[in-house]
Amino acid sequence: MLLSIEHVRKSYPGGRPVLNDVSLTLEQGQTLALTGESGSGKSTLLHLVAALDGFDSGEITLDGGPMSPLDDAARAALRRNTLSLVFQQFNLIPSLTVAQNLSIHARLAGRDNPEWITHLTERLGLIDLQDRYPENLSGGQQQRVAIGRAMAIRPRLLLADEPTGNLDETASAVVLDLMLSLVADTDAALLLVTHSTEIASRLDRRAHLTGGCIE
Ligand SMILES: Nc1ncnc2c1ncn2[C@@H]1O[C@H](COP(=O)(O)OP(=O)(O)OP(=O)(O)O)[C@@H](O)[C@H]1O
Repeated sequence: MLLSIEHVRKSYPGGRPVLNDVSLTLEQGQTLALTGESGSGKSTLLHLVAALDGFDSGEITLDGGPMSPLDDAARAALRRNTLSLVFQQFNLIPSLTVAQNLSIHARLAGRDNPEWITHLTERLGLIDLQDRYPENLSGGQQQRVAIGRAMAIRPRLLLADEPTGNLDETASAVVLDLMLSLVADTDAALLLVTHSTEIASRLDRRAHLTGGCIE
């Protein structure tokens, strides 16, 4: 089991719990779509799995290790080595070229692998765009760079929060196809937040968040 979420409860200061009692598991190589109404806590859950925020009770176990005892340094190490994130906003660094954006996280993590980066650049159709800056790319092209940056460390788990939310139908289809094929090729697991039942139907499994629990 790659990821195990057990009875997790999460509230923000001064508020009622957003997540009441969430349990979910994900195997290596599996893809899972997380759906739910706006405000149901999908992004919150993704942030917890990414070790970007703490939870009130329960446990999240990633790659055999429970998260709750981890300090900030150990959480940062998880994000460098084990998991990657793709967001609706592409979050590229404007002052870096496509090639530099693609390799920056892997380089900072000491996991730079030039052959793999070259392969990703080809697979994502970015060869002719390598020297461009993000402002000169379409949304779909920017998201392809963001996927490359996320996959550059060869994560065991890819977390994606509405990755096609800012794209038109054609660009969405390209981005989803690329993400699914790269995840399959590397035997990574994918946890993807989406409002789209069509996108959700393309993944191995679906989980629906409602009332702070998985239905
Ligand atoms: N940092 C925060 N502090 C306080 N409340 C927050 C914070 N982040 C989210 N919330 C609240 O938690 C609830 C769940 O938010 P979350 O963003 O996880 O939902 P979501 O299902 O991803 O929504 P959407 O589909 O609209 O993106 C909302 O009521 C939101 O206002």
